[in-house]
Amino acid sequence: MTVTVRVPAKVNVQLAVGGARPDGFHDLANVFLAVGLYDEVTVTPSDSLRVTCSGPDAAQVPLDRTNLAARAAIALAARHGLSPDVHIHIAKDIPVAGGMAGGSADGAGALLACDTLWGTRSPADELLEICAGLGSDVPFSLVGGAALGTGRGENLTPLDVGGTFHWVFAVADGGLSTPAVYGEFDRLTAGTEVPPPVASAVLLDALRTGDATALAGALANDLQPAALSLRPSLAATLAAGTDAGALAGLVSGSGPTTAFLTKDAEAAESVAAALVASGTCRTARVAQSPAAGATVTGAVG
Ligand SMILES: C[C@@](CO)(OP(=O)(O)O)[C@H](O)COP(=O)(O)OP(=O)(O)OC[C@H]1O[C@@H](n2ccc(N)nc2=O)[C@H](O)[C@@H]1O
Ligand SMILES: Nc1ncnc2c1ncn2[C@@H]1O[C@H](COP(=O)(O)OP(=O)(O)O)[C@@H](O)[C@H]1O
Repeated sequence: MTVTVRVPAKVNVQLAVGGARPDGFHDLANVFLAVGLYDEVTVTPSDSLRVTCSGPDAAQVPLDRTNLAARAAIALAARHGLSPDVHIHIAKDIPVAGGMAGGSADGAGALLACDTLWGTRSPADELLEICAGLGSDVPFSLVGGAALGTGRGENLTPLDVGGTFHWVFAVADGGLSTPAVYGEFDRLTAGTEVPPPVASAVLLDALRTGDATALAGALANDLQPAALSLRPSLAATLAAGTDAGALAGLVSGSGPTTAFLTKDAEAAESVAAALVASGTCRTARVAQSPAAGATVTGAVG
């Protein structure tokens, strides 16, 4: 049997970051929104655990056991006393190391795909627990939609979204390391009192009512100064997107992808064209939100 799962990317419409915890992580109020850019993870029985990857950024994806998809298969197999021998193929469309949780998507996708392939039928809370062990963003990749992530981002509360939001993602050349961006946040905030992270009521209301203009006014990312400090050229990308008519722009998570909210699909196409023409990004992608979480799209054989 071969099982294919489709998994979305995410944007953080609010990323409130608290001070560093003793374990090195940061407490967050992380408002995740899944967006319609997808990786597809296909699993097939094999005589060993192996990972292959296709797509424009495939060369940047590790194919060894550090790959989050391989780690997901190993974690599920260990819990059920099974062999993790499976061929995992990742058809990668989510920009790599871009702050859009592509690796997390592959981890969640492989977990659901193996659970289906092996007939382990894990309850949702068990899958979420395995996801949290793989990474802070992985539980959200499984559930999709919109959610508030607290703790290090792994404790999820689903959120209502009352409409469709239209985004443009400006993909930068090269990635940014998530630990490096959190480290730069610590450096920039050293000696200051970092307030506890709190979700914005105005932002949650804008999501609930599907009001793009209100959401644009409330977008906030506490990691943005750190990402800009490590990659100053992102300021020009942000300016190009807003000059082109986006309602607002921000760095997506730890970056370096920048996300622009637009009023409708037509505006998204014209902002994307202007961003590419500005020469301030490698490419621009248009996508809508919310998007469904990890979904089995094929099970054959
Ligand atoms: C910043 C965010 C926003 O959603 O994602 P990206 O934009 O990178 O995709 C997340 O917090 C990234 O989550 P994820 O990429 O799963 O991180 P993890 O593997 O759990 O942790 C990687 C490293 O990031 C830092 N980290 C992560 C989460 C957190 N709440 N505090 C942290 O300080 C730690 O240095 C940790 O060692
Ligand atoms: N499926 C994957 N499993 C493990 N690591 C991955 C995977 N895809 C990408 N990576 C690696 O993990 C790092 C973070 O990538 P990614 O998850 O795409 O970005 P981000 O954490 O910024 O959202 C990169 O160094 C990338 O090479």
